[in-house]
Amino acid sequence: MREIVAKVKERTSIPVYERSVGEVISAIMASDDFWSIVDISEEPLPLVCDIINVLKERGYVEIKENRILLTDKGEGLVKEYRIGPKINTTCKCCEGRTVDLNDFKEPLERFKEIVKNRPHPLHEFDQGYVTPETTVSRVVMMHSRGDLLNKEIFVLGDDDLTSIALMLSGLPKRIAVVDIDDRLIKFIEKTADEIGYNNLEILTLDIRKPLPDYLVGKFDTFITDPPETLNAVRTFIGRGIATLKGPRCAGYFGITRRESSIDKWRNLQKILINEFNVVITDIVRNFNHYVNWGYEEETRAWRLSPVKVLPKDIWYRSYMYRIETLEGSRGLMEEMNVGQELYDDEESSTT
Ligand SMILES: NCCCCN(CCCN)CCCN
Repeated sequence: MREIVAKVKERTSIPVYERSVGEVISAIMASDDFWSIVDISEEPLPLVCDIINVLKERGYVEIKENRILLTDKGEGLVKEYRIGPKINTTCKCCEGRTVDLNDFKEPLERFKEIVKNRPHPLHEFDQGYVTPETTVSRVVMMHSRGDLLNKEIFVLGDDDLTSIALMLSGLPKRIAVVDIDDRLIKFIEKTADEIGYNNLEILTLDIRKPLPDYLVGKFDTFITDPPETLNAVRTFIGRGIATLKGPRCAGYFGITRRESSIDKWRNLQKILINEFNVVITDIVRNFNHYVNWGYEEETRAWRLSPVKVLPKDIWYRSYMYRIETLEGSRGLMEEMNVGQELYDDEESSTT
């Protein structure tokens, strides 16, 4: 196992552990599909590719008709290290989100109807929307924490159309939505008119610029789903925190393992705790399920993948983080002079 780790380390700057190799082998024992191996392993996609390639070179894994399989030698390694297949114990009822949609069937059906002709995901903005069940579950989770009823909500980036699910819930006092993509802004505006919702404020602005004063310190709750670089965490989540009124306000955001190692998780958690001085109250594993976005073949993930087959099922998921502000919490107020590095780092692969 040590020589496998050493070989993988030669190929990548992403931290590699014996456990990283073990997780990928466990995933291969649970599925022969590349995308679901990435999903099950919970290691960043580029690292999974390097590990599969080293295992293949050293005869532990083979690829037959685009299926990734252990060889007899691989079976020997598994026996020697007593590695077992990853098991899936996700609750069938809530898909692991811990929220029950039973009382939100009607908004869910209406949401599905409304978003039938939603704008398609754009690669340039790292768009990739979540399933309707995920979007409505976000509303239910926020409501269950007391963060919605009669509250002022700020949605920072909304290709998921969370603002529409919020409107349908009728719970917030008002909703403000910001996005860089005019198609989304127009779609959300049109929908608000159609459903007769008029407590909506819509803004097209680039959040790399400091927020205008009329947004700073004006909201009770924000939600965002940022790209997975530390720049993006600082910018999207930092701006979200800057919109909050003061202590005991809430923020929600998705953070994935598909494009973030747990070393990066530690760095981003340090930003939350040390720079923004907030507290993490919830991390719900694989809460957000992303529909395959259609530009897979343009991405680094496709180039790195050892098999060139499009994903059949959902494989990209992120954890839902909830934070709260306390005395001394602060958001990002200064300009962020970043370009493509807002989206790309050595662990990203779908931007
Ligand atoms: N590039 C395709 C997948 C994008 C996922 N990212 C943006 C999602 C916007 N709804 C980030 C996911 C986790 N932060």
